[in-house]
Amino acid sequence: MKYYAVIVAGGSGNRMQTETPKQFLLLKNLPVLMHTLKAFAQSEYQPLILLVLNKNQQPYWLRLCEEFNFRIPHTVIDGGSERFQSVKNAINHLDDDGVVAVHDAVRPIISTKLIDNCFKYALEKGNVIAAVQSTDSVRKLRDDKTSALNRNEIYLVQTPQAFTLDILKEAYKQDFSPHFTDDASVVELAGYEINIIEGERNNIKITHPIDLELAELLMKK
Ligand SMILES: Nc1ccn([C@@H]2O[C@H](COP(=O)(O)OP(=O)(O)OP(=O)(O)O)[C@@H](O)[C@H]2O)c(=O)n1
Ligand SMILES: C[C@](O)(CO)[C@H](O)COP(=O)(O)O
Repeated sequence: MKYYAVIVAGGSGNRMQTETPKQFLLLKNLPVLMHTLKAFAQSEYQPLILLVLNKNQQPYWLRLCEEFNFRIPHTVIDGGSERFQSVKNAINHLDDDGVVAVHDAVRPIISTKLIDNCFKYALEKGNVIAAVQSTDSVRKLRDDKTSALNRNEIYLVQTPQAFTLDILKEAYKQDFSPHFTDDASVVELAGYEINIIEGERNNIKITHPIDLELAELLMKK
């Protein structure tokens, strides 16, 4: 069986408001993206790594790899205008067989154990995503009115999201919809029920400036 990791780093990080895109910012003296790639390189499934990067950021990434003597093998794929298009560009490079884990580059505190569990379950069940239950109370806003939701029914979705390649490639043949916020939403619309495994509370997505500070605290070394 072939295993792949698609690390999506093709975004521009508008909410982070930094001049340097967030995937390249330093976290414990190493660019965020390098932490993420290191975690996948340590997986017992030894996935081939595809790194999706905006074309105009690729020369900068190459310079960073030299500067940090970063030698983990990976193939760089051009990013798209939406995350959907970035993932699609990557899986277009892959055959129909194998298992692929898609992961946000900006979730660098991912454990190798969670990565391995995602590969294992996706091989067994066809798909799996990491998610954690909400610990806060949850309300929904509609037509200016709020109402409480049952938080035991609410999961906060993370990555990795892993799929057998036949399923993911079939799902990504659909036209883009703004409702596609992750890979699971694409696969679900293609008619598949999505499986969840317990994610990790440390597996935060660096989205706003505070998240980088939190990540510094959460990183063990
Ligand atoms: N066209 C895009 C947009 C996003 N991503 C990636 O998808 C992940 C999650 O996206 P998000 O946190 O929204 O990143 P940005 O789009 O960069 O951030 P923002 O929405 O604040 O601009 C990130 O690793 C990001 O690089 C991508 O590969 N291609
Ligand atoms: C894929 C994701 O990280 C799962 O929580 C999330 O949906 C990405 O959303 P973003 O708006 O692209 O950050």
